[in-house]
Amino acid sequence: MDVTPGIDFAEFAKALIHSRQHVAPRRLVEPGPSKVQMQDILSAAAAAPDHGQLLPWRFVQVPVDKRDLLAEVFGQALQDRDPHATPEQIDNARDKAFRSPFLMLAIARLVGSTPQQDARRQEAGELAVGDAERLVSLGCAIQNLLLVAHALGFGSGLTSGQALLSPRLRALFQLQTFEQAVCCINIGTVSKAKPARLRPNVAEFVTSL
Ligand SMILES: Cc1cc2nc3c(=O)[nH]c(=O)nc-3n(C[C@H](O)[C@H](O)[C@H](O)COP(=O)(O)O)c2cc1C
Repeated sequence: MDVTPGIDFAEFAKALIHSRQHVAPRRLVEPGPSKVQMQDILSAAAAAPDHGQLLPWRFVQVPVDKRDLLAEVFGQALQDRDPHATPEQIDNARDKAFRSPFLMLAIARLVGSTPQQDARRQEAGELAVGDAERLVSLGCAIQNLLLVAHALGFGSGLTSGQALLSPRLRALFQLQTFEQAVCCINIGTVSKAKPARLRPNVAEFVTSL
């Protein structure tokens, strides 16, 4: 790694990581990142750990002029799940497609493996990069994006929900059999900041053998 004199990387990294927080998409407003900034943000995903360099994920941007397609899927998916959904609930579901200046879907490219199958393939000498590893790689790619967006002064939020499982959404994004829509990534200018979340203590998630 190049180390630039005069920059304390550890302090910078800690400040960046600990100050990022989820921002609800309704609080993400214009301006969103410029094309150049967006390129910086997206490039960060490529720096994610990727065992075997399989690129087990991809992202599909939903530009503003295509949001109505996503809104239609969100609204229809709700009605599929709940035929009694009220017009207000349907409007609310549709509205989620329009909430942040930049929106894209994160898609994991999985193999449909269980830990047992991964173990068998590893025993057989195959490179077994199972679904757990693939999802970790996607998570790292997403976090990289979020941190660069944050460093550029933007807020971000991840959103999921049952609509991501809908066949309608799968069709819109042309998901292949072993692809899974994991979450939407929303980026924009923060209209209203919120207090920092209490983070867990290290002792809550680290033990020792
Ligand atoms: C895969 C994924 C999906 C998420 N989906 C939602 C969501 O649908 N709605 C929501 O409010 N937050 C969602 N979040 C954001 C979390 O709620 C948020 O990260 C958590 O509250 C911790 O806050 P922080 O990111 O500020 O640390 C999601 C996070 C992840 C990792």
